[in-house]
Amino acid sequence: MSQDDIKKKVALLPPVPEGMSKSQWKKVWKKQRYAAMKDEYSLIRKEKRKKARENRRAKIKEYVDRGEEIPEEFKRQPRENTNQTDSGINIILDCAFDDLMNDKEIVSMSNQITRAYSSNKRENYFAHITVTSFNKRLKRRFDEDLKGCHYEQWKNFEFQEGDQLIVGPEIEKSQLIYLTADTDDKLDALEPGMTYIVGGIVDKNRHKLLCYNKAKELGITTKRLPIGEYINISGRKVLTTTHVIQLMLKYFDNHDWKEALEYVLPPRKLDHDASEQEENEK
Ligand SMILES: C[S@@+](CC[C@H](N)C(=O)[O-])C[C@H]1O[C@@H](n2cnc3c(N)ncnc32)[C@H](O)[C@@H]1O
Repeated sequence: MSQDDIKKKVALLPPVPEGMSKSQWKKVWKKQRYAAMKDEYSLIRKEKRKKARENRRAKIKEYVDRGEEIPEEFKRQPRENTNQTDSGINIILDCAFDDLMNDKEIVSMSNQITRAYSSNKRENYFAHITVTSFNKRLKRRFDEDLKGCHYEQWKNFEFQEGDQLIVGPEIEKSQLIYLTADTDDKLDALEPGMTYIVGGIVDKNRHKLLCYNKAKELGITTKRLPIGEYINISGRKVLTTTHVIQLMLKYFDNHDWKEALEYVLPPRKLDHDASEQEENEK
C-alpha cells in the first residue's frame, strides 16, 4: 500500500458513536487508527531509510569511480567518540511534565532523549546527564517500545524516577540554573561544576512560563540562552530540548555560542534573510 493510499484510508472518519462528540471521536479514532497502521508506517519508514542508504552508496560510488575525494556530507560520523573530554557540567533533563504531553509528543520526547544520548557520546565534550521524574509514560515508552536501546546501561546518562529538584537536597541551589526562554536574564557562559536544568517537554509552547514558574517556586536561578545576540532566527527563540543539550556540548569546543548555534540549528531556523534585511534597515 502506498503512502497516499494509507492517507486516503485513514482520512475517512467513521460515523460518530452515540454519546460522543465529534472532536472526542476524532481523538479516539486517531489513536485507534495509529495503533492499526503502526506496522505499515514502520514498513514505509524502513523502505525510505533503505532508499536513502542506497542513494548515498550510489553517490559515493560515483565519486570513487571518478577518483575524486568523497565530500564531507557523505561521510558518516563515528557513533562513538573515543577521544572525548569531560565538560565538567551536569545537565538535568527535567521530565516532570509527562501529563502535559499527548502520545505523539511523548514519542517525540523519547526520540529527543535518544538523540541527546547519541550527541553526548559523539561530541568532543560530554556532560553528566540525568533524566529526572522518569516515572510515567516516557518510562513506559522506553521500557516497552524502545527496550532494545538498554537505556539503563547508557554511559554518562542516568535515569531517576524522582524529581531530584524537589526531593534531592544534594545539589546546592547556587549551583543550579534552570534554562528557559521565558526570562530576560542571559546566560553568558557555561561553567564546569554547575548543573543546568533543561525542561523535557514537547509542547509547541502551549505551556508558556511552565519551567520558569517551576524554577521560581523552587528558588532556582533562571537564564535564557544568548540566541538573538549571535544569530537571527526564524520564528520563536524556544528551542527543542535536544537542540539545547547539543548546543551546550558544542559550546565547549571553542566557547563560542555563534559557532555552536550555527552547527546545531537546522538551516531553516537560521534566518539569513532577516540578517540582510536588518543590515539594510540600519
Ligand atoms: C521545547 S522547550 C519547552 C518550552 C516550555 N513551554 C517551557 O516552559 O520551557 C524545552 C526546554 O528547552 C530549554 N530552552 C528552549 N529554548 C530556550 C532558550 N531560548 N533559552 C533557554 N532555554 C531554552 C528550556 O529548558 C525548555 O524547557
